[in-house]
Amino acid sequence: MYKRWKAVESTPGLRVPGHVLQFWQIQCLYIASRWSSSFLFPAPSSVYYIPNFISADEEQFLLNKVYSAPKPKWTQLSHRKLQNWGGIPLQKGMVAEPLPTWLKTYADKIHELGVFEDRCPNHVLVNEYLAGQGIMPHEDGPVFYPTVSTISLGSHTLLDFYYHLTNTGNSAPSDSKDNPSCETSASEAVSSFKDRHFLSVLLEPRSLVLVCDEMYKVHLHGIDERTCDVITEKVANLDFISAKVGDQLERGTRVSLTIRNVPKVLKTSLFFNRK
Ligand SMILES: O=C(O)CCC(=O)C(=O)O
Ligand SMILES: [Fe+2]
Repeated sequence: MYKRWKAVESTPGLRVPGHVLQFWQIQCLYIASRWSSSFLFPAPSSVYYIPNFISADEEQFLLNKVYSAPKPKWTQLSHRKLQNWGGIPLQKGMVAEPLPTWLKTYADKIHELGVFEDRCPNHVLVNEYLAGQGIMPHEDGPVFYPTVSTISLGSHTLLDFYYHLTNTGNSAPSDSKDNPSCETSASEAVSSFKDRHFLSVLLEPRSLVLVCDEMYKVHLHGIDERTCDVITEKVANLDFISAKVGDQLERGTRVSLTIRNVPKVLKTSLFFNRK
């Protein structure tokens, strides 16, 4: 623990002691009181990782639900496919639809952790990644409340964090308002993401990861298009996973449930049509 603390502490711009401490705290709390109210914790400021947040039976149940959704529910992108539940989040807001019970149950469980404060998660994005697929570095942006919670199903992945071009070193964080589309700009792509990758979190199947506050607002995150992940010292949750530095983990098909809150909820179109 101490060695890793020192190793990551030297990374510029990162409040690492806090991160390591939070990983440690969450693990202790998790073991001590999985679902009791004492599991609530105040204003988190970075990343929390909770292994085995759901059981293997729950994982299979959720996978069955995802794959029994009607075909039109899927949107096929070039490097992954996805389902939107709860509405389509847009810059101007979201016309909210109720979450189905199988997702609402988990949105409520995450809400109980206290990370969304008084808000209820009202949107779930389901992503399916085949081995070798990923999502390029991006920020989720101001459409969402700045906490993202993700349950991983079926396979592990490595979630990678990158500095923006403007906050390599200790400079001020970049402003997501300048980049409302949340896509990385052309100039960012020119600078190697490899150079700006500062941290990864191994997301094991059945785990929950919470990306909060600064880690949400200041940095980019993404999943590399790889079929095999190598565990390195940059993996911040090494102390809480079964893999160790040097291990090579073959990816399988991973389904992620990204559970968020869209603060701006629009009145339904029915309402607008009323004279
Ligand atoms: O699949 C994941 O874990 C990450 C997905 C993600 O970053 C997103 O949909 O914005
Ligand atoms: Fe994202």
